[in-house]
Amino acid sequence: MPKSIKSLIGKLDNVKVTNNMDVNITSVEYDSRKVKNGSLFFCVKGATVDGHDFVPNALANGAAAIVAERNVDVPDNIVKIIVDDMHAAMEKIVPYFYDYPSRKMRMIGVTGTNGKTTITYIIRSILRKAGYKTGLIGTIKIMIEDEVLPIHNTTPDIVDLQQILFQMAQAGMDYVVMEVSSHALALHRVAGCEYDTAVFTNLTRDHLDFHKTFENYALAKAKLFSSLTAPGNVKNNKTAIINIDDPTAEVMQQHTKCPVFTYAVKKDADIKAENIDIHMNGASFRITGRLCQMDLFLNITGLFNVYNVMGAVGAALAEKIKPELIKQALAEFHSVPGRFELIRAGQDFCVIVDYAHTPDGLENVLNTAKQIAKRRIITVFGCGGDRDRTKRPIMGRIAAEKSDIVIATSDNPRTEDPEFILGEVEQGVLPALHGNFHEKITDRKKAIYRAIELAKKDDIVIIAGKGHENYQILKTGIIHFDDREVAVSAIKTKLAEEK
Ligand SMILES: CC(=O)N[C@H]1[C@@H](OP(=O)(O)OP(=O)(O)OC[C@H]2O[C@@H](n3ccc(=O)[nH]c3=O)[C@H](O)[C@@H]2O)O[C@H](CO)[C@@H](O)[C@@H]1O[C@H](C)C(=O)N[C@@H](C)C(=O)N[C@H](CCC(=O)O)C(=O)O
Ligand SMILES: Nc1ncnc2c1ncn2[C@@H]1O[C@H](COP(=O)(O)OP(=O)(O)OP(=O)(O)O)[C@@H](O)[C@H]1O
Ligand SMILES: N[C@H](CCC[C@H](N)C(=O)O)C(=O)O
Ligand SMILES: [Mg+2]
Repeated sequence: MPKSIKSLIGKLDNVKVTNNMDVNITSVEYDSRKVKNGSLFFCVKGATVDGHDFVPNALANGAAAIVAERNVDVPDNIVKIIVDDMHAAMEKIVPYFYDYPSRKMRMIGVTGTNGKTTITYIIRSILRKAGYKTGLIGTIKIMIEDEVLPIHNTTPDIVDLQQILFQMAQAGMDYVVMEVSSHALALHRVAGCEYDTAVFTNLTRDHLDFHKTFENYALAKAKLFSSLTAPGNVKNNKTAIINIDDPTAEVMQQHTKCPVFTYAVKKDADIKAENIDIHMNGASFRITGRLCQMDLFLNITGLFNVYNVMGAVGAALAEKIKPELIKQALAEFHSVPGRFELIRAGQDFCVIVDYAHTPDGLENVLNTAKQIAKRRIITVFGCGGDRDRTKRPIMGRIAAEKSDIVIATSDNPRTEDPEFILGEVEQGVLPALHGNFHEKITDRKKAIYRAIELAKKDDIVIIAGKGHENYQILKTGIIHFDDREVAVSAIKTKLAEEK
């Protein structure tokens, strides 16, 4: 994979090169801390700092070439490339440096506010059932078949992404299934990544701190669909899988120039769910429509998971997987960590840890709880700091309207004051309580203990917001925190006290 600097420069238009000599580039980096001898360093202007300020660090670490948008000081033995647009330059250089790995594997991208992680896990299990070697990239982790690698963002930055795709191609993956976040689409992280099949789940309120308007948020998501047929693509037979029950589906369809498989519950669609039965331990439904007819039995529950399964079935059918295999894989699929995960520690009430961190996610999970509840619903939840503030009172209202007992607590406060976040959450909770019981407990561990203490036989305790996360991000640093562990110890404490 090492490349001559001349070949990399050859990919760029309108560049000014200083110290134009022949050097071999052994890695491309956007973070000066990762630069090694022979690296090319891209100076990226970030939201917090400006990469141009880290040129001395990059040089000290052995950078052989610097790509910058403005003049920076470098010694005579270092190649300096000045470009107009850093993102455009990275888009040209990085995939080329890694030999365009996305062209060597079938690529499935999943986007939307909620359901991405779940759908990617389901698609992975179907592809593996069909005998394909599969890589996965998303919120929880990266997997190369069964090998697990850590992940920092849901969708990695362009350099990290191309590097991991290269690794996956080297390891002989037939498929990569990955979550494509709106941040990634807006920040050009998936540039140079050619998808074969793209799935749209839904679009609801989130990330308005970053995108500012819902329209911008939708247009960021739509980039995945326009990218399917973008100039310069080399693959054929693209398919878009679109949930047309979602009001923003139209925007995705307008940006799609390849064949579309639609899915829906409320409308006629290419994949339509009928006879839906939701119960505590799973769900069943019938798929009808022009693509296939089949009865499905799932070990995951909730109407939202019926949608997720349809999205995954759509992708699998686009990839020509036989319906019989899809059905078998779904019957064997059990759960995604931290997504409606049942916590069992010998108690006679139900405890569910779920990653609902958006109004729509919380509403869906609480609606599902309502459908399966025998008695009361006790909800523990909070909202993250340094993230979209507009969702806080809305989630508060939803929790209050759909629960018998609400305990508002902290999620990941990050740099914000937890009391301030809770104040914004409570603006939604208080007017919607209608006499229901409510407490505000800032310490998440105490809040979970309190919910478990209050639970009686056949109640459902929903602990929402952090799902699989095993940390809590506080102003003072990151601490180990796992809702599932805390729930188990709270249940054990309660059972011991009752003896
Ligand atoms: C808003 C956002 O996405 N920010 C991302 C962005 O950070 P930034 O703009 O603040 O970068 P910065 O710290 O200013 O640094 C600018 C440049 O200087 C470089 N630098 C910095 C320090 C140094 O010593 N040397 C150096 O070279 C950095 O590597 C970078 O290239 O670039 C960083 C490097 O790629 C990302 O890690 C960071 O993600 C942060 C951590 C983040 O929290 N992002 C979230 C909002 C996010 O992306 N979420 C989405 C989706 C979630 C969802 O779907 O719900 C995701 O895909 O995860
Ligand atoms: N199709 C769906 N529609 C609405 N809510 C959903 C759907 N699927 C899952 N959820 C809810 O959203 C939560 C997150 O699900 P999942 O992790 O699959 O979504 P995601 O899109 O990957 O989220 P993130 O943006 O954090 O990566 C779940 O725990 C559940 O509460
Ligand atoms: N991908 C989401 C995760 C939110 C998880 C929640 N626990 C929080 O910290 O807000 C985000 O970055 O907004
Ligand atoms: Mg995810």
